Amino acid sequence: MATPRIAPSMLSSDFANLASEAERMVRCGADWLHMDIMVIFHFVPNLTIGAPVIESLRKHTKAYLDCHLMVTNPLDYVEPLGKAGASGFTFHVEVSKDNWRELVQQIKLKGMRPGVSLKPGTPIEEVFPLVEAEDPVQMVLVMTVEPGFGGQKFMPEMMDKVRTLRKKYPSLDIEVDGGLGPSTIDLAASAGANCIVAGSSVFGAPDPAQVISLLRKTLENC
Ligand SMILES: O=C(CO)[C@H](O)[C@H](O)COP(=O)(O)O
Repeated sequence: MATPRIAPSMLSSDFANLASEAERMVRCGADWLHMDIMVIFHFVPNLTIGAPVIESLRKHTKAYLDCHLMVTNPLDYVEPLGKAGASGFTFHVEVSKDNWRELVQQIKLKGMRPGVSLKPGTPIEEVFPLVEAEDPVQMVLVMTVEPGFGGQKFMPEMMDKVRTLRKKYPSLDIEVDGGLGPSTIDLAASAGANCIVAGSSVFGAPDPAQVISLLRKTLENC
């Protein structure tokens, strides 16, 4: 079974206190910190953070920084993010059809773990070649909302993609992102997801540690 991992999405944190928010999440039991890198009008209608913020945060935490690149030119971010101290680098298949082999190679060369993500409208078959390549991605991130904003409604129909992946690749890291929390974790866990990104359900809870623990227990019991 792939290792269960809970990754609070720092998109829902208080950005003015990012270092202490990261520390708080680690104390609450987070395995990874999910960092959403968005460039407005280049893939998503929102703007968040880039390599300078990752570099600053890295000075305050040893946590695994699980970076999700919502940009149209991920290759341009590999070197800066590698230098900044990113741990995982997940790019979108929709913008990497021509250069995913080079991307994976460069990500590894810079000491990061490569992952590929897909939007809700993208067929799951599009990531198969990247998982089956000689130099493969090590995680697939199935978006369960349209990328761009936290606090959206989970799309249960995306669980077919997760089921297909889990059946084909028993030990693959399969991450889900968008609308995950206590009311949707059962669907994700039973479909076979092992990495859970959760933003508003964790940061909006009176006791984030309790939510993280519940999410983890559900994964472990599946
Ligand atoms: O990638 C994202 C949006 O593009 C966020 O990580 C995601 O939506 C998490 O937020 P929430 O758990 O509140 O849905």
